[in-house]
Parts: sequence; C-alpha cells; structure tokens
Amino acid sequence: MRYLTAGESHGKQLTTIIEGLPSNMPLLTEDIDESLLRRQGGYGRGRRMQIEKDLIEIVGGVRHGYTLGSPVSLVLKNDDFTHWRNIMGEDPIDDGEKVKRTISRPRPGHADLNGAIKYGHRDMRNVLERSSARETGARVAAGAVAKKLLASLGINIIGYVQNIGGVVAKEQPELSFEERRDRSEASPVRTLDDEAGEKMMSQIDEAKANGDSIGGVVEVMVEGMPAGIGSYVHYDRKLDSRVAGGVMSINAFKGVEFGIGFEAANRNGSKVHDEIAWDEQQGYYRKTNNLGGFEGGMTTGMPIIVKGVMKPIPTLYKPLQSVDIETKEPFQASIERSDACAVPAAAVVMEHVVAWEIANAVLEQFPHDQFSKLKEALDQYREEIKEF
Ligand SMILES: Cc1cc2nc3c(=O)[nH]c(=O)nc-3n(C[C@H](O)[C@H](O)[C@H](O)COP(=O)(O)O)c2cc1C
Ligand SMILES: C=C(O[C@@H]1CC(C(=O)O)=C[C@@H](OP(=O)(O)O)[C@H]1O)C(=O)O
Repeated sequence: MRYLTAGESHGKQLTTIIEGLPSNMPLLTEDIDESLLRRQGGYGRGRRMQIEKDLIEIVGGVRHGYTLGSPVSLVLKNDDFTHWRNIMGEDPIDDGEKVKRTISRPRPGHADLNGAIKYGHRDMRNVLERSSARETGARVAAGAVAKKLLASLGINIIGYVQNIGGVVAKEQPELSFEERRDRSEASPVRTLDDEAGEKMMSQIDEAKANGDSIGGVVEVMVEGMPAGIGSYVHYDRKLDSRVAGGVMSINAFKGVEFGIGFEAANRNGSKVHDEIAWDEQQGYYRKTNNLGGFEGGMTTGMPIIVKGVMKPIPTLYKPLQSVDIETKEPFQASIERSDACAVPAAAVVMEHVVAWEIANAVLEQFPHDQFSKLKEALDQYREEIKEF
C-alpha cells in the first residue's frame, strides 16, 4: 500500500491518493473527519485553525460506504484559500504587485532558505507553501483510513503528550488503552496526567506572552499487534525503522525512541531485555516491555510504545535574525500569525503516521485483495503463533 499527497498550504485543497487498500472494507467520511477534527484542536494553536473547518470529501475508490480495491482519492479543502487567491496566483496581478509580494527573507528553522537554494526559487513562498505542516492534514487523512483498517482487525492506536517545554507527564503504565484514549481526549493538551497538563498550559501561555514558542514529546501506543510483523532479513523491511522514518518525516520532529529508548545506554542488559514467558491463554508474552514492542525489526506481540520529540515552532513573534537573499542585508524576521505550540496537534499527526506504517506492514504480510480474506488470514495467524 502506498500514498501520495499534493497541495499547498494556502492553495485550493490538499489531495491524498491511497493505492493498495483491500476491497470491501467499510469506509465513511466520518471515519476520517473525526481524525481531522482532533488534529485541528489542542491548546496553543494559532488563528489559522479558526479559519479552517477540516472535512474530507471522498472522490474515488469508495461506493456505498465500502472500498472498491481501486485507489481511494481524498480531498481536503483549504477554507483560507479565499483570502489567498491573489497571492497564490489564481487571479491576475500586475508586475509591481508581484514584486512587492515576493518573499526574499528566509525564516530560521523553516525549509525556506535550503528549499530556495535547492529548487532555485527567488520567491520563497514557492517553498513555504508546501513545506508547511498544513500537509499533515492530508497525512492524517491517509492515517485515518489505516486506523479504520487496523481497528477492524483488532489493532488500536492512540497518541498523547508526554512533555511540553520540560513539564513531564507522570508515566502511568497501568493505564489501559481505553483510559489513555479517554484521558487524552479530555485534556486540552492531550496528556494523560491532568496535573502536568495544567502546568503545560501555563508553559505555553508563558512562551506565547514572551513572543516565543515551545516543543515537547509525544508518545504513541499500538495494542493488538501479533508477534512477528515486520522482518529482520533486510534493512528496509525492519518495521521499527519504518516507524522511526515516518515519525521523523513529520514537520519539526527531531528524534524517536522505542520503549525505554536512550535510557538503555544507562542500564545493564539484565535491566533492558524483556524475558519471555508462555501460557495457554495468550501464548508467548514478555514480563516487561522495555524495548517497546520490537526485537529484530519485528513486533514482539507486546504493545508498541514509540516516542517522538518535536522542536519548538520556528516562527517567533520575538524576531530572529536572518539575511535578505536579494540585498544580503541582515533583518529581523517578523510574522503575522503562527502556532505557539503544536505538540497536542502533533500527537494526533504522529498517531496517524504510525498507523500508516503498521497497517502497511500488516498488508505486506497477509493476502489483502479482499478485506474478509485479510481478516481471516490474520485471525488464523494469531491462533497459530499461540501454539508455535
Ligand atoms: C501540527 C503542526 C503545526 C505546525 N505549525 C507551525 C506554525 O504555526 N508555525 C511554524 O513556524 N511552524 C509550524 N510547524 C513546524 C514547521 O512546519 C516545521 O518546523 C518546518 O516546516 C521545518 O521543518 P523541520 O522543523 O522538520 O526541519 C508545525 C508543525 C506541526 C507538526
Ligand atoms: C495550516 C496548518 O498549520 C500551519 C502550519 C504552519 C507551518 O509553518 O508549518 C504555519 C501555520 O500556517 P499559516 O501560516 O497559514 O498560519 C499553521 O497554521 C494546519 O495544521 O492545518
């Protein structure tokens, strides 16, 4: 299964095309809209999110609420486009106007300067329109389809916030999947720890008041994955590396950890590796889950626990120093609007990006032209590995 996204942040729309889905899988716009709505929310977002009302239109690959097996095509309109028609080149503009609107001042922390150098753009709007995290709307749409597929197979995924600006949520390993989902949904910063949540909001307010921005850490949990999904036989088939690659591709994400992650460097092996046990009811299982559900590029059957770190938003109300590419003169970057913190929104993005990689690995491993055959094959595999 693969997908492509297209579209600019202030253009008419974003488009997502998914190819390789099974036929006869139930899929409704509501399944995707719920995810899009969650991505738009979260404490700390800027004014753009008050303009957009993200709703998906399914324009191909689905009839009467079921996939056909042909590519699924999804459209997400940008409501803000009406204010940007002129700038986006939709309406004719005279030359003088065009020069005035050209962006020649790169913003530190964005793709502006490197993208302009690479593609030879003197107007950096040609870079920022596509490098904007508006594109994560299209990725969440693809991930929502993956999540729907996985949920129908008994595999569930949730993302929540572990840290904002150094305020760390208490680890609560005893919480079930449902509790994690309900708590994160109820929290304005999508954290499981209400006390830390209050402090996170104050951190965001403080950063905003200072014209600054703030980052954090997101955790995603996947439950219901059987052991042995992914592969050790070749580097590009290792599922943990594919998940890590997906997370790193999200705008502003700078690192990934599985389970105890970097903490493994500080412990002896006896305090890291997860001992193996077996019982009749669940088959093989681990007494601990320090490695976050992966060994040898394959799932262990324990929940997958993956963290991603998001840097602070680069566009700052307190200006940063840069250089105008036309005059080579220094200037101080100024802005009209930006998020002060998008970590709660990014938790939803990461959840969907991980869902995509997991769904793709499941489809790779089992016959999947038809949804019912996929389900049958996975159920049979689950039974077989208990007795292995
Ligand atoms: C959900 C989300 C919202 C974002 N909102 C903003 C924003 O409002 N302003 C901004 O400067 N960067 C924002 N970013 C981050 C930039 O898109 C990102 O830092 C930039 O494209 C450069 O990419 P890099 O940080 O991965 O190198 C956001 C990121 C995400 C995931
Ligand atoms: C539009 C979204 O996020 C945008 C991501 C973004 C950036 O630079 O990445 C900058 C802001 O856009 P604008 O410049 O239009 O205010 C955010 O609002 C979205 O998440 O849907």
